[in-house]
Amino acid sequence: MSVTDQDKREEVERVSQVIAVINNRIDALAQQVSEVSTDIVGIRKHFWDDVTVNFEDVTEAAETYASIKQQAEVLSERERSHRHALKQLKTMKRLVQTPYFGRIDFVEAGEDSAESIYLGIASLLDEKDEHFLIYDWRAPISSLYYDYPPGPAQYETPSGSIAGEITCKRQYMIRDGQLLHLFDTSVTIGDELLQEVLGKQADTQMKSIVATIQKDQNQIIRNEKSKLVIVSGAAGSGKTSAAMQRIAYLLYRYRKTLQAEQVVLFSPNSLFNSYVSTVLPELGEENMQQTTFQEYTEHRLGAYFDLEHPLEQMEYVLCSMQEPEYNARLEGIRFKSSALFMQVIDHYAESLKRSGLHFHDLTFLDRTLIPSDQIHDYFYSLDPSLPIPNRMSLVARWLLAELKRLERTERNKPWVDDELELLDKEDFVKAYQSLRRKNQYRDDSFDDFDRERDLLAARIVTRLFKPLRAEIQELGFIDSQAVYRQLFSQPELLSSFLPAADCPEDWTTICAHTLERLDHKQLAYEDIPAFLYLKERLEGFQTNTLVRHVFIDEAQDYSPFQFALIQRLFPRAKMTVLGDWNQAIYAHAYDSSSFEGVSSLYEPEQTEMFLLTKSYRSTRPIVLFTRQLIAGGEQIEPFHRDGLVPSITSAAHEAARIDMIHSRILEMQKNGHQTIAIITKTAAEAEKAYQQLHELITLRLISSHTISFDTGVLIIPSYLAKGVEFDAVVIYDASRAQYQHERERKLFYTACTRAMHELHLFYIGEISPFLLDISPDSYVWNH
Ligand SMILES: Nc1ncnc2c1ncn2[C@@H]1O[C@H](COP(=O)(O)OP(=O)(O)OP(=O)(O)O)[C@@H](O)[C@H]1O
Repeated sequence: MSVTDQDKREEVERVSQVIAVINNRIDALAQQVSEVSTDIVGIRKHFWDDVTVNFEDVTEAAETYASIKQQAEVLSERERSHRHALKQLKTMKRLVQTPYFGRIDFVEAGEDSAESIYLGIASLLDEKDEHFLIYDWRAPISSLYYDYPPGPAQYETPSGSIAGEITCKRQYMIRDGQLLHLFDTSVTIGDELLQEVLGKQADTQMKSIVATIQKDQNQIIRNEKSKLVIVSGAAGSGKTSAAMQRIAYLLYRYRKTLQAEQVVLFSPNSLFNSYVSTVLPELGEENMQQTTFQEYTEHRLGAYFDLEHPLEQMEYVLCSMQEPEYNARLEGIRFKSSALFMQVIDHYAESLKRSGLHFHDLTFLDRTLIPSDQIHDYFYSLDPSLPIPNRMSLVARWLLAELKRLERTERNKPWVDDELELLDKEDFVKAYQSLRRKNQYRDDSFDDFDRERDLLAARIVTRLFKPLRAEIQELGFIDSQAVYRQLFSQPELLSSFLPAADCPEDWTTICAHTLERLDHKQLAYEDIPAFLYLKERLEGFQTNTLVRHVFIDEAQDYSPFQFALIQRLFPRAKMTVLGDWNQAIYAHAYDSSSFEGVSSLYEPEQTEMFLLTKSYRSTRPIVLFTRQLIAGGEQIEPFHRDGLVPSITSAAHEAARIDMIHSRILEMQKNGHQTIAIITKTAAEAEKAYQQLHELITLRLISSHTISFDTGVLIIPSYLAKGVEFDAVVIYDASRAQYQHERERKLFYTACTRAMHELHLFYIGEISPFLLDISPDSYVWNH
């Protein structure tokens, strides 16, 4: 069915009618916002006028309290209503630009006429509040638009499925309130709109994709039943996009019970955090909480250790091949991040039930109050069948009781007299008043001064013991560092937990290096999750029961330890895990190819897996090129968007390369590309390239400290470009010298797949062997 002129006229007419309704709504809301804010200012200003303050007796104080509470409630109700109206106003202002993007006409089974459903980023009722002029894209009925072409269709509602037929499916391009284009579509979501969206220039912030969500992405976005959703998808297949729209969907679907702060997104780095931070606000929702695993561990362990940053580890792995301990470190990284090592820690923790734990002395003013061996003996006198954390709680209880006993003996020690001398008059007056209140002060007794001294001494000891009590309550008496250290100071321990064949060959060297770091209070990146996991096994897992949904993007970079820690940290949350094994750039995950570490956390019936194979980011020629870089790449399906084939250019020397890159960038800028990334392998290489280029063109060097980027030319190390995209990508050095080891393949692939419209590779000397297998008709070779 094609769109007739009559249809067009009617649609143009409808757009203006809807916009008129939105404008009225905007006026009403603006007025409401202003009235409520005047109310709020008034209440705040006269808050105390309407409150009678009287604390003379208990009844008066209670009345005062009630009247303050009432006044505060009025204020908070007004503030809530202000926030709500403001949010609606913002949504309406967005809606007035693009009221809707799609329509389906649906005849429900048993009915004889079709209802037209228009989809937008929010719902809109007509002036009489009777009919929906726009349906929120997340409403149950809206899923028809994403899931079916015209014909028989059905959608799920909380009260069951509703079947019927889609008789028309239409897409609109409305910008700034003007209907620019409309077309009927027979496929799920017409390619035309997608072409237009994907053909645009890269943005420095991710955009929402609600107008063009694809059917397979929609299944991920709307999944409600699984505790664990695993999405495995090619580079550019929309994993992050699906995650962001899924958050928006969940916030809408559970709007009465789910707040944005109950959703946590773990992302790879701060640059990525800022890149995705605009999607939810664009959809009228508040942002979820965002964090990185590094931030979390810094918060947990930063006080005890100097923690290695993941990117420091990355730089070491990429740049230190010449170092004598390199291979052992690499083996250590892999082993310490593996499911096998997690088993080792589990067995080790089990064995600690019987012996091997270490404790700190409980000290006070440089004196040992309770020696560690006494704590040790007490722990091992407890029922060994109890889990370690339960026994630790019993130890803590015992220590607190001991401390109470010690507190009494401490009061008569000379140091307390010294402290008493330092007290000022006010403390004595307070002690005197307290004794009087308790009727213990008689004015006529010689004991009174002693009593006052006792009271003050007790207070001093209690005050100074407070940090000790806190330390006990926080289980600070457990020496987790020593327990972890023991695993490496006794290398033979490993073989009692693991068959010899599974133990790393270089274990003794790995142990020596680990001890060296631990002795300097340093924790290598690969040790962080393992240490934290062991610590939690001893102390009990820390939990946050408020969070309901956890999203882990770039999940291929997480070790089984990290998944286990995150799952235990958020025991009441559902998890959505998204990743691509071909982009596993961290040393621990080079050889992995499945989400084993995470899928075993939940029962199979609680888990659902999704595969996204179509790549939307890059043009077809770029996908056809990049997919040849990885095994199984032929399964990646390019979206048919045309563009230049990638180029590979050989340069005779450095100056020639800089010249060629410079001219290429100028040409691309002439073609309208605004965000051009020169991707290097490492930070050192990025710095070098920057020094060579910055006098020729304006460009910005991106480092691990950069938190956001603007349009323009950037120089960025490969691993920082993760998850983001650029109009054009220049691979600064695609030579064998940079990319030859298998472990560098995925990094190379990740870098190349950041390109949307153009990809150009340069090299000096020999070309990277990864490029030799690529069919010559997939690129232009300038040599
Ligand atoms: N359904 C869609 N409609 C419009 N654009 C889409 C759609 N799906 C994905 N895209 C676009 O494709 C690009 C890549 O998406 P996204 O970053 O979500 O992919 P990804 O799978 O997370 O990629 P990577 O793993 O390489 O980081 C983005 O520009 C996104 O807007």
